[in-house]
Amino acid sequence: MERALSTEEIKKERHQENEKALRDKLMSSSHQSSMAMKKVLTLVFVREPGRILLGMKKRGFGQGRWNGFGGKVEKGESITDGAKRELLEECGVTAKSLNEVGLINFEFVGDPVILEVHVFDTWDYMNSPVETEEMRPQWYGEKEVPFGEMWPDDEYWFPHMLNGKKFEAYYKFEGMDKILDSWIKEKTEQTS
Ligand SMILES: Nc1ncnc2c1[nH]c(=O)n2[C@H]1C[C@H](O)[C@@H](COP(=O)(O)OP(=O)(O)OP(=O)(O)O)O1
Repeated sequence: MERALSTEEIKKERHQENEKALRDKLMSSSHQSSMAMKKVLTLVFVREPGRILLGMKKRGFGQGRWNGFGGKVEKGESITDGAKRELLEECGVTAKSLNEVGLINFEFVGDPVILEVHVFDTWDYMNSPVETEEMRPQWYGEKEVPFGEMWPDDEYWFPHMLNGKKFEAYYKFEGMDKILDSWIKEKTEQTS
């Protein structure tokens, strides 16, 4: 008979899955590196007064971490259209409008490709969030954001976003958990 996994074993499995996803990403991005040194991605947060929608990533890059909704921008697609598409695909929500919140560049040791992540929020949306094969959505109070189960950079730039301040930031990672270098600067404009 199969034995239930302990919390430690589940964490270890998730860590191994994440390391594998990173290895796959490094392999595929270095393959493309002669053509493009930047990969453009989106990240969208649905907001309501006092709370924010996060999604538990169920597979692939960032598996086992709470995050916003987003992914790669496709060829011929604008960044905002890509952001709206990923939000709809990953949790069934349609953003009527998006606010630009931040721009983050991520570098990973051993990978020549920089991930350029465009961060948005929306207060103006249709449909209730639903679970999909990629994400399990859940509302969190702005003071209960689970930073211990998120990308380690999030705790540094979330406060800017939650306070309605635009920002630009840079994080250099070794593996999935260690930040070697970083900077963040707030821009003067408000997000909405
Ligand atoms: N460090 C960090 N903090 C916060 N958010 C992120 C990171 N690194 C990241 O990549 N992200 C965000 C940016 C994107 O929203 C996702 C990653 O997108 P990904 O799942 O690789 O893209 P998809 O196009 O959905 O992938 P597939 O569906 O093709 O597997 O995480």
